[in-house]
Amino acid sequence: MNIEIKNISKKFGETKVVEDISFKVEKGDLLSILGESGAGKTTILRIIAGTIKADSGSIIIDGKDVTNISPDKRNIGYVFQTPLLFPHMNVEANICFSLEIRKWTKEKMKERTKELLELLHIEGLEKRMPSEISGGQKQRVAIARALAFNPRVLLMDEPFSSLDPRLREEMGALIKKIQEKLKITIIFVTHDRDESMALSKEILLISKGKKLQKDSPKNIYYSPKTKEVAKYMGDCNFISGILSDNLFKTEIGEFKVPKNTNSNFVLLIRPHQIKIDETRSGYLIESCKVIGKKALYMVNSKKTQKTFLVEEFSNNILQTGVEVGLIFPKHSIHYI
Ligand SMILES: Nc1ncnc2c1ncn2[C@@H]1O[C@H](COP(=O)(O)OP(=O)(O)OP(=O)(O)O)[C@@H](O)[C@H]1O
Repeated sequence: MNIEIKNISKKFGETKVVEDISFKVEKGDLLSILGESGAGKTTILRIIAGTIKADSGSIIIDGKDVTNISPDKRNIGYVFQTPLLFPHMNVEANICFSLEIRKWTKEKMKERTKELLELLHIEGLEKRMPSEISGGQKQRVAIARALAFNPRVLLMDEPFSSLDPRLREEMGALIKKIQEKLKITIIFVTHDRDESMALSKEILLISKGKKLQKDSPKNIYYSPKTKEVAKYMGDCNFISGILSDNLFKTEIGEFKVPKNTNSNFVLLIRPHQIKIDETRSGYLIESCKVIGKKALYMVNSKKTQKTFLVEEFSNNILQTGVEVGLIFPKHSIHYI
């Protein structure tokens, strides 16, 4: 099912929490809503689920306006940040909770539970109580429970934030597989940009209740529309310059720009796109931070004193004070 969110706004008291947000998710796609803590991500999700009402705007699912339809009639599954399993029910009963309400037969429920346990790779756990399974397994049960009644849309609110990084990656990969298999539309809330880039077809970046950009992970990372988006998505080097006619003159070279370009734009180049050339000169290694196989250098221009952040994968770590050259490949430069 495709989802269309049209101009939704929400205030709590006098505080605007969501401001005129619109976006679309195509059927079977996974969209991440990314933003800092308090940006309004959960509020948007809850408005889509119908558990809170927007002050204005509408929610359209598959062409049908569901804005005033109660949550239980929207056919949407919801996975919370913490699994929230019923502690007095075993795994099977937890998964079947929504099916009991929908009056499924015992046989159908058994069959569905088996299917879901296989899908989530937790076969054999059906008779265990929530207190007898791990945190990762609890979240798998919560996902199985949300998928039990074959919802057309799955909303996930930071579902893996309490898991350790390895398990988190594993769960992310599993969600992608499930999404591809079931062709279900997923909206996934996170404040982890790496997680959003790894999982999503598109990312909706919001800040303070406002939409900043909605784009593919690649575009939002390499071609952000503003400096704010660029910074949110990762480390940046911004290079300013002087615009004269159609030429933008900077310390790393001159670039032809389209006619009538706004004069206060900058160039963006990501740290891993700059190359260090030890056979050249003009720049000094000011510091180096080694993170696993990766080295993050602060490199200073001798001529202008500007510092560049450069990331390299190499076993040969350069020492502070060494003079090098920097190469800025033209195709890696983006204009903001
Ligand atoms: N029921 C409520 N009453 C009053 N304020 C609320 C309510 N729910 C959320 N808020 C406020 O709205 C803002 C957005 O909250 P929301 O939970 O949507 O943010 P979020 O982006 O999901 O944050 P996090 O990543 O920390 O979960 C916050 O400032 C929060 O304190």
